[in-house]
Amino acid sequence: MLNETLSASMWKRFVQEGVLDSTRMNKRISESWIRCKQAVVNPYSGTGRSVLSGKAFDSQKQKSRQWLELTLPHVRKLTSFIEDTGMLALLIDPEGYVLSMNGQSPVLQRAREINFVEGVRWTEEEVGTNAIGTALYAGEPVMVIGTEHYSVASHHWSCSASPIRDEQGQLLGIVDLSCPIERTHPYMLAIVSTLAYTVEQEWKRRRQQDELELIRTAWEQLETVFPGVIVNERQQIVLANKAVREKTAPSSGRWTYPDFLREYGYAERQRTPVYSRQHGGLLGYAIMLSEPSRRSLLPASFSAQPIRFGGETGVSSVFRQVLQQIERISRRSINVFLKGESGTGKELVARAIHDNSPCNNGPFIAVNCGAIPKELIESELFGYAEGAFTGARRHGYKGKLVQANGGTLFLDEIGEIPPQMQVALLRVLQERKVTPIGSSAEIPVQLRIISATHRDMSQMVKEGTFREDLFYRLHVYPLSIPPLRERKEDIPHLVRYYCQKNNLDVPMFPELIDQFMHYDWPGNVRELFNVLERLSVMTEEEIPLLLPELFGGDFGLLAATAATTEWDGRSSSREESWSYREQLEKQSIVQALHKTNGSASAAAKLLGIPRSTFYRKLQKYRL
Ligand SMILES: Nc1ncnc2c1ncn2[C@@H]1O[C@H](COP(=O)(O)OP(=O)(O)OP(=O)(O)O)[C@@H](O)[C@H]1O
Repeated sequence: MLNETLSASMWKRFVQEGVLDSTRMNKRISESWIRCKQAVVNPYSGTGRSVLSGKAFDSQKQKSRQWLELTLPHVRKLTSFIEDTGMLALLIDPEGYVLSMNGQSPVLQRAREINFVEGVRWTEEEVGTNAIGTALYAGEPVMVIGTEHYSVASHHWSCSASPIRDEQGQLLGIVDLSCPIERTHPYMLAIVSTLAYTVEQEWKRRRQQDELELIRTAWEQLETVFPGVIVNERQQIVLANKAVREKTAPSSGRWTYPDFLREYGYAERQRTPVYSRQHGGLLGYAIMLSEPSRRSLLPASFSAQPIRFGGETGVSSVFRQVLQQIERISRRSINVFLKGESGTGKELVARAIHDNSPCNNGPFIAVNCGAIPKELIESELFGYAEGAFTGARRHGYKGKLVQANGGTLFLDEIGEIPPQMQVALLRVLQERKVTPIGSSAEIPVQLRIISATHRDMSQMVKEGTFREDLFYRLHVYPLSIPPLRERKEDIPHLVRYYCQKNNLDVPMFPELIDQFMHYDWPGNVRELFNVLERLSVMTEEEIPLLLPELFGGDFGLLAATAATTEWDGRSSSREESWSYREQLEKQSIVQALHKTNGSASAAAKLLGIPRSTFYRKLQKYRL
């Protein structure tokens, strides 16, 4: 928080002269001011303009009924705190409408003076930078004090707001505490964040309970001789009965009901709504289906048009199931999350999803997040404008997100993305717009993101090293690629494929084949191909002698861990205290050093700055 006089003079300079000293400001606030200026919000006004009342307000409230019911009791628990501290507690929907406002009359009266009332729309576009609108935009908790507000109407107020999300990361609404500036409370932000977290946990619990109740109740209504499914109120299939399961391939993700009907050719025969005995709300439906036509039961991947797969498909049923899923996923523009050990072919699968999708004319861009120094990931993904920082390329750089526009972006080793980048990526997924570094232009993008990892992401989410909301956005359709040891029947096919493709002459004799089939292949297909390469340069006499060396030992381990190379492990925790521009400068220096194999004078030359300046900067950034 800046001292108030300083912040007021910065506001004046920005509003009157357009000059912004963003290094001394919270990044969220300075970014919001720029947005407000671009959207021509009036800084000298900022009182509420759009207010819903009567029926319009009731129907707006109705849309948020479920989470309001859950949240209001928690707000009520804050009553004595609100009264003691002179605060207002507000709940706001995802469109920015204030649905509920609680507090004591004198404070409510002061709020009325700026038309801050129930029913008002309190977004950045309407009233300029403010905790509610800015939290809505940024998707994270925000505190705005006094003259950090963009418009004068709120200069005598302080507010803190936090988003509340459902289990899939979708925004349910915002909770906010606001007060006249002299009542600013040090824990305002912590209180709204905790309240949001509590509601999110309860929301999740409630959903799980509802789903259990739905299954229990609907199950009794499904006639087992007929095919039937249980569908929740979000149109997802929660359970299918035996008659359906026998005829459909298992899917690791959840089908939406319309997609399922299309895929297997079932038709709806009868639907019964299921209501909760606990709270009376609609839980979902028990649906009886008519038998599908014979043709539509053929697994899609083995129909007349085989799917395009740029490798060897083999014969195992586990990999055939992967191919079937690729076929299905390809047609829908959803984000896919690939899980699988190193070397199992995740990139090949990502490519196949792209090649079979309607956007296969668009680009396929692959990025290995684990192989890029952490300092460079941002510019690599988001790109930068011309002259964004020292050493920036002449005409700027089009980041991978924009390069992949109209196609697919494959983010391998997604677990390696540093926390600030996780926030930035989440924003791209939410808003489908990319803002290159040093630019204020937002580039709209339309792309499918396929991410992959061999790490346990659920564990990373639990430990807090990977954002849960981002995880759910990426994890729309999880697809597991089996390790080679679980599909050994594919080994002879992979061997033939690789030797033919690369014209290798590997003498195959019984002991060798036996070894191939009994070995565990920790490095999977990559290790298999490496072994074939080594075999191809050995003579028939050498092979039996060198067998123990070929399998296992360092070789397998190396193959299994080949993916990650980190140039500089000293990524700094001081980063937080540097300005944005400084961080960019540091990135370009690291990049130049990387390119010149650590030679400082060559790197200085590359950046076009004197060596002495370069050394100063090295010291400054402790490189
Ligand atoms: N079914 C297959 N047919 C042909 N080649 C394959 C197949 N599966 C994997 N490969 C080959 O094995 C090697 C490793 O595959 P890929 O790079 O896709 O694995 P990965 O799972 O992405 O590994 P990592 O996690 O280490 O990046 C590549 O050379 C790839 O072409």
